[in-house]
Amino acid sequence: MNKMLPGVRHRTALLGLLAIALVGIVILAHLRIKDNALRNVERTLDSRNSMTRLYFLDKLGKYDVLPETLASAAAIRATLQEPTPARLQEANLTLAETAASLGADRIWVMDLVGRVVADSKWRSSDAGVGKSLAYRPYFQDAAAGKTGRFVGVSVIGQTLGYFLSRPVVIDRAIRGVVALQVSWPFKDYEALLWDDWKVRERLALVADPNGILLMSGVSSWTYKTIAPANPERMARVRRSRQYGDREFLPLGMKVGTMVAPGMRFVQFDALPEKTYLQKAYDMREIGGRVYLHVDAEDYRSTVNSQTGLAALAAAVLFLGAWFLVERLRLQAKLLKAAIRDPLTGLYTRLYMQEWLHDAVNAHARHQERGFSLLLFDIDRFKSINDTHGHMTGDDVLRGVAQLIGGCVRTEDLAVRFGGEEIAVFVRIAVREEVAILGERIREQVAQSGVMTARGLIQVSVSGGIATHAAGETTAALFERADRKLYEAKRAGRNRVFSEWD
Ligand SMILES: Nc1nc2c(ncn2[C@@H]2O[C@H](COP(=O)(O)OP(=O)(O)OP(=O)(O)O)[C@@H](O)[C@H]2O)c(=O)[nH]1
Repeated sequence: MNKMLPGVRHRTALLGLLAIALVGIVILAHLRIKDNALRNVERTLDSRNSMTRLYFLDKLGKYDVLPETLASAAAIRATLQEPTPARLQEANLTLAETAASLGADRIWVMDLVGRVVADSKWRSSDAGVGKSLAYRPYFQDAAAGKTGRFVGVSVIGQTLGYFLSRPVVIDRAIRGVVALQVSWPFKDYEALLWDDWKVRERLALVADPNGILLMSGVSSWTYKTIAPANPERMARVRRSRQYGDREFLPLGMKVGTMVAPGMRFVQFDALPEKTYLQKAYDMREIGGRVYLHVDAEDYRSTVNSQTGLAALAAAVLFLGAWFLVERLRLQAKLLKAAIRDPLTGLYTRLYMQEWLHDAVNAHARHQERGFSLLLFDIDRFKSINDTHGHMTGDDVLRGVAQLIGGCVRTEDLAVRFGGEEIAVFVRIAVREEVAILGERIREQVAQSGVMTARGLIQVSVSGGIATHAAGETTAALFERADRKLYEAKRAGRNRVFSEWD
C-alpha cells in the first residue's frame, strides 16, 4: 500500500536529476538548432554563389573559344611571323571587327616578350600597341602554354574586366599571345551589388586572388584589401603596377569566430551596427574570389527563438514532473495518515479492515492460513489520565503501543483499535503458542512500565484471545476476543484469557 513512499522520499534528488537531464537536453537542442540554422545560412550563401557563377558563365562563356580561334587566324599568325605594315593593318582590322561583333572591350596580340603588336583599338587614343604587358598574369599563363583567366584592372584602359588569353602556336612553338578584355558583365554585376547594398542584409564582395577588392556595394572599398595584406605579395603587386599607383589598405573588417568550415562572423568598420556571416568562394570563371554575406541577426534570432522554445518545453516538462511528484507526495501523506495512527504509530482500523478482509479470504481458501486475535486494554487508564494528566496518558498509551508492537513480527498486525485498546493479529493458529505470546506481552508491559515526563509509570494490560475459525466473520471473532478481555478485567486485570482457559 505504501510502495510509493521510498520513491517520493527521494523526490528532491529525482527532480534534481530531471533538471540536470533537461538542461543537458536543452544544451544539445541548442547545438542542434545552431547547426541547422548554420546549414540554412550556408545553403542560402551557396545558392547565391551558384547564381553568381551562372551569371558570369552566361556572360563570359561565349568568349571562351575566341582566343583559340584568333590564335589560328591567318592574319594574326602571319603578323607574329613577319610583322609587315600590311599584315599588322590586317590583324588590327580582324581584331577590331571581332571585338565589335562580340562586345569585347579590346582584343590584342602580344609577342613573346609581352609587347602589344596588334590591337583592336589601334586607332583610338589609348591604343596599346608598343606597350609591354609581360608582367600581367594572363600573359604569363598564355606564354607558358595555358589558358589565362584573370579579373583585374586594365593597364591600358584602367577599366575593371575579365581577361582571357591563349598562346599562338606556330610550328609547335609559342610565338605570341592573343588576349581579350570584357568589362560589361562587371558593370552589370556591380549594379546588382549596389542593389544589395541598399538592402544591406546581404553583401557581396569580389576580390582578385591577392584579396584586393574589385567590386562591392561600397565604392570606397574598391582596391582595399579584404584582410591585412601579406607585405611580400603586396610588394609584388606594386612592382607589377597591376593597379597603377593605388594604395592597398585593409578595408577594416574584424573577423569573429569560425562557425563552420569556411564560414565565420565578420564586422565591417563602415557598418558597425551589423554583424555578418561570411563565406568565401573561389570563382575560377573570373579568376577571383567572391565573399558572400548574410546578416547574422536572422541566424541569431532563429537560434535564440528556437532555443527559447526548447527551454520553455523543458520548463513545462519540469513543472509537470514537479506537480506529479508533489501529488504523489501528498497521496503518500494521506495514505500514511489513513493507515497509521498518529499518536501511537500503530495501524488504524481502516487498514485493519483491509488486512482482515485478505486474511479471512485466505483462511477460507487454505486451512493452514489461520490467524488469531489478541485484544488488549490498558488497565485503569482513566485513573492514569486523572492522576497525571492527559498528556502523560498519551505518553503511556504511546509507550504501551511500542511495547506491544515490539513483541510482534512484521507479518503480524498491531492496531490501535479504540481509545486505549490495542488489537494484535498474528499468523498463529496454535492455541498454546498464541497464549504464550499473549502472556509475554502482558508480562513485558507489567515489568517495564512506561517512562514519561513525570517519571516511570507502572501500567498493566488485560487481554482476550480468540483464534479465527475458517469461514467466521470478523465481527464474531472480535466478539469472542472481547468477551475474554471482559472476563480478564473482571478477574482482577493484568491477565490474558483465552477461550480454552
Ligand atoms: N490520554 C488519553 N486518554 C485516552 C485516549 N483515548 C481514550 N482515553 C481515555 O482512556 C480512558 C478509558 O477509561 P475506561 O474505558 O473507563 O477504562 P479504564 O480506566 O482503562 O479502566 P479499565 O479498562 O476498566 O481497566 C478514558 O478516560 C478515555 O478518556 C487517548 O488517546 N489519550
